[in-house]
Amino acid sequence: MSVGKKHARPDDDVVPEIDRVKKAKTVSDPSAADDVPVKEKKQKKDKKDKKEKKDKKEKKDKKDKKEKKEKKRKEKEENSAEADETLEATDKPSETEPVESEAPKKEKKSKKSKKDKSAKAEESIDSSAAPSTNGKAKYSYQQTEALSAVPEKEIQDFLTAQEITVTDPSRNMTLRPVLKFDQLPPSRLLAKGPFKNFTVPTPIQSASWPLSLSGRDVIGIAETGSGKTLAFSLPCIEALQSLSKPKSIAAGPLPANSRLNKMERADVAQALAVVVSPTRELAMQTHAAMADLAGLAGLSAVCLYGGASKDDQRVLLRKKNGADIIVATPGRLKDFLSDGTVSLASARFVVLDEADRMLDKGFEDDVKEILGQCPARGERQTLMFTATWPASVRGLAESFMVDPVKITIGGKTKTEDGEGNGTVELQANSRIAQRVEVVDPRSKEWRLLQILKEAQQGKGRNDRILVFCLYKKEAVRVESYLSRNRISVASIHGDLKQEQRTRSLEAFKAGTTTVLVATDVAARGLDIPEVKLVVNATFPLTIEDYVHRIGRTGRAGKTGEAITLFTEHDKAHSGSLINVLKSAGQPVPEDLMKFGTTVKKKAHDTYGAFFKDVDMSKKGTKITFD
Ligand SMILES: Nc1ncnc2c1ncn2[C@@H]1O[C@H](COP(=O)(O)OP(=O)(O)OP(=O)(O)O)[C@@H](O)[C@H]1O
Repeated sequence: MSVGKKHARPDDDVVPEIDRVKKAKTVSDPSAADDVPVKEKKQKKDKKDKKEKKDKKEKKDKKDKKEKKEKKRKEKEENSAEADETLEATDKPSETEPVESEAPKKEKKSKKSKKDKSAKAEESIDSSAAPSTNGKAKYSYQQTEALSAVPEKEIQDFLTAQEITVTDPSRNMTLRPVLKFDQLPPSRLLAKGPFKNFTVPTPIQSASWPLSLSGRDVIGIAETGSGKTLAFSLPCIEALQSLSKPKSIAAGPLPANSRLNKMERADVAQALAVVVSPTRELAMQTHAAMADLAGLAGLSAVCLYGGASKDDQRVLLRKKNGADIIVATPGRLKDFLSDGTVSLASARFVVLDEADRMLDKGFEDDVKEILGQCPARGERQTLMFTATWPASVRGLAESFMVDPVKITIGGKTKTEDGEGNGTVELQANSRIAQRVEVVDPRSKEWRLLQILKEAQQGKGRNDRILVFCLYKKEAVRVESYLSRNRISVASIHGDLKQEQRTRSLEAFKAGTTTVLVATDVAARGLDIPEVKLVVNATFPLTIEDYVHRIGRTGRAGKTGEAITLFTEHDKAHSGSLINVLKSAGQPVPEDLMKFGTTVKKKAHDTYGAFFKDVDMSKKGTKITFD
């Protein structure tokens, strides 16, 4: 059939040729009118033909419409992928709409399949001899009816107001953020645990939970003090609940340097999840948070960190209920891996907390080694969370993950990584009032003392203040200077024994010491309630450390204050500091501008150098935190 012919008869291509001839005769041959019965027959036939034609035409129109719609959708998808897929206001409706209409159906389906599943589960209790740890955890995230019922506009307004950007290389853009805890699938963790003390999820929790609970690898970048610990703890424990523990803790071949004998080999601790933290104190804090949650699910968590007895930690690892979750600093974890005390061969859930620090030069090799002992990246779920995400670690991070979804809270995406990719601006918590004082290096300590005395006057006399130094020796000197000047002070740095570090931190938390002098061991992650002021006595080595240091105040929606003593020795950081001040809407002192606005190049051995000029046109943005 020629194309022309096909076009000439769009709606009757299945009508037999003979009927068409007859039909033509009826219309054009009046002599046929006296043949009544034939005429009636013919009329009937014509009517039928007409109806058939009409139906076919309708069918065809419908088909064309559908094809057109599909084509449009595909084009849109391609365009939005090119424009760095985000959940920003511009092209969100079409991305979230399908979920809105499909979710209730899915939920119904899941209710039905739940019935089937529970029957199957009973059957399979015995067959669990082959533990499900052989594969990834089983994920069952289904958008709830409550979340599906939220009007699309409300979702869009939320994403815009909270400045949530989701970049998904696999273009699976259909998961709505959860605006309330009860919009998550029911879980015994949510009913109890820390969640009952909170009104709503924080933005990073809202946006990341649907994805992490679905089993996706996630990179979460959100300001300091914004609830990232629970953002990764909840999906971790939910995932582990879907795994059955390895029955016998059978050891594989022991490493060559293992000091364990055959008897002890049966005691190898097989973790199902591992969280790696850069400092001992942060590991302890994260462990405390996770252990609470894990307990609700009947799971156990053990903390491994240096400076404490290995034997004591071994005892904990070998307790009857084992170590489902290990929260650890890299050094001690490596020790236990190499002597065969711990195995990560069953770890299906891996978290790098303070991920940029973990992938930084100091820890990069340790992390590679640790991840190398976990199942391959396709066989585990990997999450990375941080408040700062320098370009120098991004490539390395993604090499440990599978199509990670990147969720950024605040800080609009910019193109500046040299390859035209949207990258995230470094952003300080916008609720912290930042002040920079340019001072003579010789008068720094005196100025510090003045600041502390002023801050601890009257009503503020019991306010907690954290003072950061760069070097351990400097911290010792500053502590003793402040102590001589009758300031209630303790310190935390690497030259102290672990018990002393713990004692200082506890005293500061309890308020028995109101000033804590610290090196950068306290810069990341520590969640100390009511730190009113952070003072940088000496500028840190990197601008990221600055953001983390000042982030010890202004946590969980509170406000805070940070004062930085800046000297000519720190001038290499002036440009990046000005950037951070500007983007948080903070004042930039003239004295600081004098040191220049150029941002120093940062380089990574493998991924090269990154360079950027100060953007003085930037305005600060505020993120809401309920
Ligand atoms: N949904 C919530 N609502 C209110 N507070 C919350 C919520 N989730 C967590 N928090 C509290 O917020 C505080 C900061 O949380 P967390 O320590 O996890 O912050 P973070 O984002 O990891 O900070 P950092 O970047 O400094 O490591 C904690 O005290 C935590 O209990």
